[in-house]
Amino acid sequence: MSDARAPASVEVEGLTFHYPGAEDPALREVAFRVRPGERLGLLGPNGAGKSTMMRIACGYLPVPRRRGTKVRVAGLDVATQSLAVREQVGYLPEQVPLYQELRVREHLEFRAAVKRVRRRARRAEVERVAGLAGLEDMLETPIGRLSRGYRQRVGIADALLGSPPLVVLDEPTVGLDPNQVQGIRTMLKNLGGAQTLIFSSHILAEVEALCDRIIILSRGAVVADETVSAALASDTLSIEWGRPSSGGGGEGDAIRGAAVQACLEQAWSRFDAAGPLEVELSVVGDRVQATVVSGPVALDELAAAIGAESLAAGLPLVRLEPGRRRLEERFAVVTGFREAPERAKGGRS
Ligand SMILES: Nc1ncnc2c1ncn2[C@@H]1O[C@H](COP(=O)(O)OP(=O)(O)OP(=O)(O)O)[C@@H](O)[C@H]1O
Repeated sequence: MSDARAPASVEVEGLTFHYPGAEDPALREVAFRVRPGERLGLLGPNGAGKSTMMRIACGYLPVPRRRGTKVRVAGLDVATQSLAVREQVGYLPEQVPLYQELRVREHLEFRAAVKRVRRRARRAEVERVAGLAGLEDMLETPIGRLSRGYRQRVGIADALLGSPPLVVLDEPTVGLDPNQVQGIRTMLKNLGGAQTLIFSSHILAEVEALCDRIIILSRGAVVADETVSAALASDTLSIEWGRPSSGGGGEGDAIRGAAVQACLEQAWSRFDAAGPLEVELSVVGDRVQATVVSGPVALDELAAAIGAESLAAGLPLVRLEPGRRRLEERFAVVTGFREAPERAKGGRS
């Protein structure tokens, strides 16, 4: 096997998959592409089809023979070249099959042989992946005596053996302690570029920190396919005003809130036919805080207008920034658990 292979692309088109005897398909008309070196996070509620998608892409479940269905890894057709595909892929399945009676080193050396790592390179390669997965001190321990977290690390080390062009990890940080989660995340982040990475996780913060792009599956269908920055892009402004220094500063909350509301209305009226202003407003101690939905208005133009109107009204701005959308919110919206904030009417609170 050659030492450094180029990162793999993945192309999926028109993929519908039924488990034998199942009433509903596990995957419905799934289509997406992964560029070489990209880190893709596969998200979705339980039973959405993530593991099924990974098994098919790795050549461990058959690609249905159907017109319009295409699954390619590194340019290879998974339907007809699944063995060649497996040589391109390091796969951590949901349940890691391990040889209980072998020591970690023996297990990984055996797996390296299966993966056609050259005999003379095997020992060093096993030590390299053991280092990446935090297993250096466990190499002589029998697998049957390992805790769940360490077994998971053996599975991760196995997937990295031979630096495969595509690394596919099904929930890699399940069962790991918080320190190890951190270590594995850093390691995965460093894989990007040289190897293509697809991984699934229910920990959205992990996906946010690690991925270039996300795909969200829901009931077997792709409901979002976007860059992480697009998924997190906000259409709100988060604003905070301090107490005006002039005018005594002794007004009641209602008066200060009304002054801010009037200022925001004034800023909003600069934009023709922009629909009603959507704002959530609250008075917290000395501060008035607001979240304004920009809707059809460009975020920076609205920010400039609010800045100018605040100045004119003598309301001292202490913060004016894009609101932060969390991946949890995006996930809930696209999987149908929450109405899109764009469609939700705001109003004063
Ligand atoms: N071997 C199988 N035989 C029949 N149905 C299966 C099999 N494996 C999975 N399924 C079904 O296929 C659907 C997709 O399952 P899959 O394991 O791919 O989902 P997942 O998104 O990985 O879920 P989770 O987050 O719970 O791991 C589910 O409805 C599941 O019940």
